[in-house]
Amino acid sequence: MGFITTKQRARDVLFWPGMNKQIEKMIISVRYCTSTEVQPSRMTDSKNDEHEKDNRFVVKLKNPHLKTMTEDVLYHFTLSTSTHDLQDMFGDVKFVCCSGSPKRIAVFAEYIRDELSIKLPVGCTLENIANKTDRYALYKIGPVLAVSHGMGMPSVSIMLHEILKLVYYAKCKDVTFIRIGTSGGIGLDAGTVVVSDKVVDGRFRPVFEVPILGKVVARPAILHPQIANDLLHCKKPDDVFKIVVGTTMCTLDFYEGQARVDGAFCNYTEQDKKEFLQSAYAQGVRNMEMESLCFAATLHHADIKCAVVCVTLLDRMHGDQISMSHDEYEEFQVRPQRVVARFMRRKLRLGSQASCDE
Ligand SMILES: O=P(O)(O)O[C@H]1O[C@H](CO)[C@@H](O)[C@H]1O
Ligand SMILES: O=c1cc[nH]c(=O)[nH]1
Repeated sequence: MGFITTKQRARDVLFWPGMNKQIEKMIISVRYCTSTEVQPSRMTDSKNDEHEKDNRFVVKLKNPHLKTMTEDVLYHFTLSTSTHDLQDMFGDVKFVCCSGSPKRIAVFAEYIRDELSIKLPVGCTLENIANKTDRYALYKIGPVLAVSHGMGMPSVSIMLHEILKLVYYAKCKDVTFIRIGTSGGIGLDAGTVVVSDKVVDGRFRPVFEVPILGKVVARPAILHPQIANDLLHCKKPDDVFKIVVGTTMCTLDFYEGQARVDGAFCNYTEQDKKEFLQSAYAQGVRNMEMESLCFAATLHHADIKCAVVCVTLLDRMHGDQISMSHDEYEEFQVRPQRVVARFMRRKLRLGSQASCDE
């Protein structure tokens, strides 16, 4: 199986000058935050081991303490560096695909197994590697790790800390993380797939703020523009759904945080809500969900490429309640999975190289 070629890698690297402009913009917005970030130079272990020197694309983590630990328990996945050979188990991982629900990620794992033509030994089924805990579900399907992250940023943050350590201990190279989610659309038909070009918080700021040692640390939330672009080009003429690019607003809550009037509390009017959604639309926001900001900021901080692809379950311009049929919901939630499957097939050079053939 051919993975990403040196040529492609070079293209990715060449893309980074474009990325720098975005970082410049980010610095401008971050300047207005009263936060401080731990300086990477203080946190980076100066004594990179041989392995890291030789491998530019290997996952590196900015935590010198990890190298002093005799054992690291990935508690929420019931994995440990002393009881599992993580490099042997996960060393070939190229994509980490994440969704909120353990059930949806199980469906995705089965789907990807078929899409990538991964053969399991006769009589074997895909197993949830984290089945000793009910916190998250984790599947490995060839070069793809499929993991659930629960709802909200605290939950996705814990998953990312542990899965980042997993890919680090496994010495994975050139890994891409993709969140495949559901969302509320703004000015889009329900069932539209939104590829995020930018993620912002509920105040339109592209930063993830996290209190550390009593101080607010602001991490810029940056997605990889080339991956977003590649995903967008995984559209097929016979798709019954649209794929659009847009800004994703990531909120702390599903109800008031997303300007719904149907929560347990609401002290604003339908008109206030409408004006907020219209202002969001005018600023390029096309959907709302609850994990992308932490996802983009954490992975950018880890120097790992990432993307966010979500289907919209409703158009928030027309209401708050999600009342589609179960069948429609099932069909909608596989749409971003299909787009991501095409993207991965393309990157893995399966099927036609020139297109996103399914
Ligand atoms: O569909 P997933 O990926 O679970 O995510 C979305 O759905 C949940 C709300 O219903 C939030 O977590 C939101 O981000
Ligand atoms: O409206 C919605 C739908 C799904 N997920 C969200 O966060 N919001």
